[in-house]
Amino acid sequence: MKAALLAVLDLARVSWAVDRRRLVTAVVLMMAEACALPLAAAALGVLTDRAVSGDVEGAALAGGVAAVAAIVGLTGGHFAHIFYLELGELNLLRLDRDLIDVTNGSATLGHHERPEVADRLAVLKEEFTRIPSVGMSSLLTGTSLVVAMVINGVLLGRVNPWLLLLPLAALPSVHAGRHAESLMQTRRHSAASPTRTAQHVLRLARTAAFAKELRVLGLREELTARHGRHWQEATRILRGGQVRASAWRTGGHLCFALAYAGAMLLVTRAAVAGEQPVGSIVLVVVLAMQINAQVGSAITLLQEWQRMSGTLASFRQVKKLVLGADRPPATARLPERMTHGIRVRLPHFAYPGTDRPALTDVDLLLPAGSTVAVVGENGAGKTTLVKLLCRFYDTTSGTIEVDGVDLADVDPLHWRSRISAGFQDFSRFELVARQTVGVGDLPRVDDDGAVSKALDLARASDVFARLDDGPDTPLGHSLPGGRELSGGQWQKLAIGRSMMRQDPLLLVLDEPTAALDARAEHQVFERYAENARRIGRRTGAVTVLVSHRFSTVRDADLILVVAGSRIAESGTHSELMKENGLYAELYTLQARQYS
Ligand SMILES: Nc1ncnc2c1ncn2[C@@H]1O[C@H](COP(=O)(O)OP(=O)(O)OP(=O)(O)O)[C@@H](O)[C@H]1O
Repeated sequence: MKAALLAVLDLARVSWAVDRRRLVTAVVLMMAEACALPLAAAALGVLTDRAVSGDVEGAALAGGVAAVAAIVGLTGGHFAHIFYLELGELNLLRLDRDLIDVTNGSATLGHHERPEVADRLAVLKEEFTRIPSVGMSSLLTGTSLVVAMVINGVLLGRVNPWLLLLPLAALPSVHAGRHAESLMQTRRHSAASPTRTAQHVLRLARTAAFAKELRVLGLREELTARHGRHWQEATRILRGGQVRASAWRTGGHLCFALAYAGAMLLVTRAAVAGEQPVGSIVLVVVLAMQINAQVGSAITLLQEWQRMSGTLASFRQVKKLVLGADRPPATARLPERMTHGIRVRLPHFAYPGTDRPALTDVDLLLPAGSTVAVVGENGAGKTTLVKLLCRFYDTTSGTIEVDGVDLADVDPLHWRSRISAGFQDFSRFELVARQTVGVGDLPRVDDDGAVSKALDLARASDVFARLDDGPDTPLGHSLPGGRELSGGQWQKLAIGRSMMRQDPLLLVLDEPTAALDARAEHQVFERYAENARRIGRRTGAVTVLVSHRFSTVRDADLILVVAGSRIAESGTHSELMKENGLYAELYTLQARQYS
């Protein structure tokens, strides 16, 4: 609860900084609402007394006051809502930034594959959209509730001090409400896994890129059935929780209803006995109804705070899981120029959450300035080697050293700023064409000269040439007037992007050429290797090319053949051919196919 209170106060602080005029207006309107409703009740009591005593003028005046107070009471909150909703939207931006920081701010990628993190992140994404508006509304509603309850207390206490116990009768209700929310919170977490799966299926069915395959395979009905099954599973879990939560809430409300009936009995008897004016019955009827509504609001408020508190606690846990415990900062610096090379010693590597080794017994030196080709069959471990070189995962045993500097001691951001990479599962950045390539070197994102040079090196200049507005053409569906590209065109831009950086120590091209034919791939690799050699002479960079096509990479300085999670063979093309092992066998096989 403390976390929620702190979060709400933080929202108020940010709102004050962002737009204090809106915040003050919202507070004034909420306070007006808080005072107006009890005032309307008091005015109705006076109206009744004046009417009974035949004072028409007094009754009319009291009626007017009651009417105005009722209007202010019923509309003040509504207008306040408009103001704090806008402030909530501004706060949403900040929470989204926190979420992006957590999902993408970690040094490694392991958390993306851990179900407990993925489930929590799915719930957090939903919950974070509610927090800003709910947080702001609960802050203002909470304050106005306190004010309204104090006024109600004073008015009720004047009629009969026993009536001050009325709000106490709300405590079982409050307790039941909190218990109900805690039940729901547990259920929401249990439902996260089927919900995530159902959303994944829905995404598959809605994504244009998958439409062709889904149609050809006739998967529409299967997907609909699967989506329905997972959704029903999630709904079943949530519905069970809702039934139990409603039972608790109803029990709580019943307690208050009994106390309400008792209070009415008390004032009616006093009025009948002539100890109280008749107007006090009206006053208590209206105030008790308001108290009922206020207790309801207080319960909702507490539930929201509890929910918010749970969300923030979950966020902290995810943050800890993703960003890890505070480690001493990695401060080792990399050389501007590499002279020796990258030494990889990996006795064993398994992906987080699995026992099966993805790489074993790796002991390699990738010499500075060299071009290293990695070949091997599907699932052999080629990409794993590349990912470890990029430090996307912490090595569980062994080390990777750049000129003797252990990468574990280097800030991952520092290392990655010295990497240029194109991956097989590259991103389709839907930006203006120039920037889609330019983000490969952020400081030069809008540098037309640099972008066009990178495209030239990637043999991709033709992509821009075919766009109506050239480099200024927006790409993809998310931008207005965006132009969709073919798979191969997106690929070419991704390769261009990987050629933007000028002084990397590691260049990686991990099969981003799958949509190109063998000849085109060979040409791209040739240009890439040519450029890499130039960079290599300048910075001593190591270039790693991953391919299934042996002929493409035969000119590499070092060829690594990965098989069954091991480096089965290594050497130059002619050395490996002489060895007459796996490489020679596969090379000859492929050469026959392509000849
Ligand atoms: N994120 C992951 N989590 C768990 N296991 C993984 C993960 N990525 C890959 N693997 C496993 O590690 C092994 C090596 O995969 P890797 O992607 O390195 O193969 P590859 O040689 O690059 O294959 P391909 O040529 O098909 O791209 C495979 O058995 C694969 O199932």
